This record gives sequence, structure tokens and C-alpha cells, in this order.
Amino acid sequence: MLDYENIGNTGDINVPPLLIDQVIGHEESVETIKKAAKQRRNVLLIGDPGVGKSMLAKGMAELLPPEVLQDILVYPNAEDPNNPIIRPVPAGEGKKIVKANKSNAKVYEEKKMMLVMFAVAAIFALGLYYQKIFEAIIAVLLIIFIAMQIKPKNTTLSPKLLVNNGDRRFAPFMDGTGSHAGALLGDVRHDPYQSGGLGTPAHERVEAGMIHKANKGVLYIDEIGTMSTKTQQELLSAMQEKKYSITGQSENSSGAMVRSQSVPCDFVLVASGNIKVLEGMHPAMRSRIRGYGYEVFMKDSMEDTLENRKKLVQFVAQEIKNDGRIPQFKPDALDEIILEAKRRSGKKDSLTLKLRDLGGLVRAAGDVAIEQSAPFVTADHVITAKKYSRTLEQQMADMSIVQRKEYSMFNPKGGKVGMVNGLAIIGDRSGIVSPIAAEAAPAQSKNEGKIIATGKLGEIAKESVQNVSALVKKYTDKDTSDYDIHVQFIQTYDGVEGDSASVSIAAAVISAIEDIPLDQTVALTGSLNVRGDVMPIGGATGKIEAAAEAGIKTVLIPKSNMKDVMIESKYEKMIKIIPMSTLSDVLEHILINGNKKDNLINHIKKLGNHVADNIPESTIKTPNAH
Ligand SMILES: Nc1ncnc2c1ncn2[C@@H]1O[C@H](COP(=O)(O)OP(=O)(O)OP(=O)(O)O)[C@@H](O)[C@H]1O
Repeated sequence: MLDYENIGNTGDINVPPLLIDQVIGHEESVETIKKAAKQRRNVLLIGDPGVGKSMLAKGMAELLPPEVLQDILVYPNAEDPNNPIIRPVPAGEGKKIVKANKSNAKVYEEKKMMLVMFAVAAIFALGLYYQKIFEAIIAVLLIIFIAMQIKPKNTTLSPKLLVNNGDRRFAPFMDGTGSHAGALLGDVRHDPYQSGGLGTPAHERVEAGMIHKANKGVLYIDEIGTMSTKTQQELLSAMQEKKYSITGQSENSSGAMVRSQSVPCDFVLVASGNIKVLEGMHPAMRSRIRGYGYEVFMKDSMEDTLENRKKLVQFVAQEIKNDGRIPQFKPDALDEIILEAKRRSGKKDSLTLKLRDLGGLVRAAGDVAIEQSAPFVTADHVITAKKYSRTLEQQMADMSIVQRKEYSMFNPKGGKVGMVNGLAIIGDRSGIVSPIAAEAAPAQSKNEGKIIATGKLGEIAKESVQNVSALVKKYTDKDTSDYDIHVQFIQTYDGVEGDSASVSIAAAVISAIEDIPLDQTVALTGSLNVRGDVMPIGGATGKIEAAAEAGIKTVLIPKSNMKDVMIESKYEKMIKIIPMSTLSDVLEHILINGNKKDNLINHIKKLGNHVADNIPESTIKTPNAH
């Protein structure tokens, strides 16, 4: 029994009021954000999707002092109509000023109307008296036209409330992710009637950008590297100056003639993304953040301890509160969620921090309970929800097994030369059986053999064959350069990672060169270094489950991954898992028994496992272990 099990249900758990205290598993990052908020520093958050980057940024906005907030008004400029006047006022004042000006304008219009009506009545009376009706009508129309043209002096025109912070409890948080330049930096709308006095005054057409709305608060931008260099440069100058004039973003629009006075934009930038975001990031932007802020790396898993399990329980309580509809969770349902968090981390001693996805499971389990009119969510509801909330990748993986069986592209029976059942991962953690075929034909001349790799993972296949060529030579006494070696990943899907295929490729190539069939009831995964050691891979659990689903009887996985295996109990009886440390372990388990196999294995045994020990260290290249 776990400590949290003495709670009746998640309703007994207090959800902290501040968002920053609801962030689970990123204690160091939270500390950094707190420090950054105090000093108003920029922050760059690097981490996988759904680990809580935008949550941290929002939490930071709650920590900034709200009392310095401002509203921003834009007024017409009598001297230069194309240069509207900007006036910041304390938060809450803006609305009052606009209201007061509007009522002044209303009084003015009412007075004007009365005068016009009086004049019209007088002219009609005179027209009737002097029998000049036609002239009277002309005079009345003229008066109405003149009255329409008379506008109050510019100074009495109502200002526009550009940024309204009146109702805020916390400093603003603006998410500028994916915004185009206008939305981010502000814009001036086009006005087709700008001349002749019929148009909308320039100040009315000025629109604030996210940078202005985030004044004194946080501007959050995810995937900042995907923004154009020009927009990043403008953003940078706004950060440096802390003010930025608004002009029309479209060159051919009348808005481009208008340029407001500088508008305050004293925001803290929180940029985020995965590590690749750095590639597209303007170097000056990165250096600005580094010089005036913090860079934070966010983990995707945390250690599986009682304390962290309790944090996950708090997370479930938070998700229930935010959703507002789903019933509370009973302890057995929490156990299931924790088990799933463990499985999703891919490591036995860890819990996933990809909590957006896990939140999806919490909601799905809640929906199942609601459907069954259950007062609480129990373990059964979570287990049912797991079936419904399969990711697209999991559904694709299931379909691919059916399709491959239907078209006999994959048949887990008997033995075949050069044909191996590799295992790969699609998306985050869905396993898939990925058959690999190898053919070896003597090259036209000695030493001039080519590696011909087809399929989307061709480059990985080529590299793998090159990396294992020394081993193949030692193991088989044959030189791969005397052969044209064809390697094909059969029916590869987009998003399939192939780093962990090098053991499978080596097995297929050795089988093809030596003409020894490979056992088709076996599937395997592992990365191979040039010394013949099998290196760890990612997604072991998903791969083994996919193999079991596909009817594979034995799976070979790197010994170092054994601790990560957390397959569901229903698969335990369906599949045997054999750990492997070296390529010779692999060959022993996957080659079909016979004289040729015995000869090869005896030969390898005589060499010892590390057959490539005589290769100089400098030439050794370890393939990526995913
Ligand atoms: N560390 C966490 N603690 C608590 N809840 C979390 C955490 N991470 C994610 N969540 C939950 O997942 C939701 C989505 O997280 P968030 O949007 O912050 O992720 P992200 O890292 O910004 O993802 P992306 O980069 O895709 O925008 C949050 O609103 C929250 O409900």
C-alpha cells in the first residue's frame, strides 16, 4: 500500500492556488523561474512538447508585481494625423477616460442635432411663408451636409483604449506562438476612405501587438526559431528599447502611412521549444537571453520515488479541478495512472513528465466513469480509457500488422535467408515490426562492392553496414567490399526511427552472405558498435508489445535494456525475451540451426567476443544509440 492510498479519493487533495506551485517534477526550473520573475529576466525553456513549458511561463506572469500595470491610450494628433499620440495611464484609468470622452462627444452631437433641427424648422417656416419651398429644400439639404462635415476639434475626439489591463489580477501573459508580424508587433488597419474626411481617423485604426499587450508581463513564444529573421530582429529591438511604434505591416495599405508614437512594451520574454529551436533562433536573440536571463532544460521524466508519485497524484487532482466535469479518482485508479506514467517514461525506475498526454488519459478515464454513471473513477475505468485513447501512431502500428499479414509481407513462421524482423518506434513510444531484407551478390570486381540501401532509412542502413563490415569480415572471413549488398527497410512509415536497427541489419547481411536462414519467429532490436557490443535502445517496452501482437514468439533486446521492460501482463505469456550483449549472442538465437550455423558460431567462439579488438580506437565509431 502506498502512502497516498490513505486518502479516500483525489477530492481530499489540496490544489495549490498559484500555477507555479502546480508545476510537477521541475523543481530546479521552478526555482529559476521564481528568480527570473523577481529580477524580470528573459528565459529560454528547452524541452519536449507537453512537459509544462507554457505552464511555467504562465506561472511566471503570476509572480510578476501586478501593481505597476498600465493601460495604454491612443489619441489623434492634430498636428500630424499620421502620428497618433500614445499615452500610458495607470491600469483601470483607460476605460474611465474613454467613457468620459465618449459622453462629451455624445453631448456635443446632441447639441449639434438640436441646432440643425431648429435651423431646418426655421427654413421650412420661412419657405412656406414666402412660398419658396424648392429653395427651402435646397437650403435644408445644404445645412445637413455642412453639419455632417463638422466634427469636434481633434482634441475632443475620443481616444481609443489600445491596451486594457483594468481587470487583471496578475501581470499579463500573452502567447505569441505562431503569430504573424502584425499580431505580434501591432498593426494599423487599411482605410479605403482615408481622404476627403470620410475615413476612420488614423488613431482608431491602430491595433496593439502582443508585445504591447504583454507590457509589464510575460510574452511567451513557443518554437521561436520558426519565426522569420526579420520578425525576430524587430522583437529583439522591442526588447532592447522597451517601446515600439505601431505602423501598418502591409506596405500597400494606407496603414503603412501611419506611425504611432512609441508604445511601451516592457515585457519579459519566455521563449521555448525543443533543442532544434536553437538552430532557427537569431544569434543575437539567444545572446540577449543568455546575457539578460536564464536558459533552462526541462526533463521528460523524473525518478520513481514515493515523493514523486505523490506529485503525480497532485497532478491528477489538478487536472480534475481544471476539467471541472470528471469525477474524483479512487486510489486504485491512481495506481493505474502511476503505472502508465512509468511505462510511458520508457524506464523502469522513472515516471514520465510528458504530462499533457497523461492528462489526456486522466480525462478519458473520467469520461468512461461519466458514461457508466460511476461516482468515482476506478482502475477499471483507467484500463478501459487506455484502449480508447490510443494515439494515432499506436493505431497505425496496429493497422500495419494487419496489412502486412494480409499481403504476406510478414509471416512469423519458419526461416528465411536475409530477411529479419526488426523492431522500431513510431512517434513517442508505439512499437512496430519493421522487416528488413538483405541481398548479397558478388561484386563485378574485387573490392568494388557497393552498399545499396533503399527505403526511407537508406542512410542509416548504409552507415550500419559500413560500421559492421569489420565484424562481418571477422565473423565470415568474407569481405563486404567484394559484394554488392542491398538492404531494404520494407514499407517504412514516416516517423519511424531507425537508429536501433543496426543489430538487425548486421544479422540480415551475415545471413545473406553466409546463406543461413534467419528464424522468422524471432524479432530483434539493438544498436551495434563496431566492436560487436549490443548497445541500448529506446522504446523497449513498446517494441516487445508490438512483436507479441504480431505473433512473434521470441524477442532479442540489448541486455542493458532489460531493466526498462514493463510489458503489460497479457503479453508476458505470449513472448520470450532474451537479452543480448554481443552480436554473437544475436546470431546464436536468430540463425536457424544447421551445419552452416554451427561452423559460423564455432568460428566466432574461437575469435572471442570482441573480434574487433585489433581495430585502432581512433577508427571506432559508435552508431547512435537511441
Ligand atoms: N510539469 C507539469 N506539471 C503539471 N501539469 C503539467 C506539467 N506539464 C504539463 N502539464 C499539463 O499539460 C498541459 C500542457 O502543458 P504545456 O502547454 O505547459 O506544455 P508545453 O511544454 O508548453 O508543450 P508545447 O511545447 O507543446 O506547447 C498543462 O496545461 C498541464 O495541464
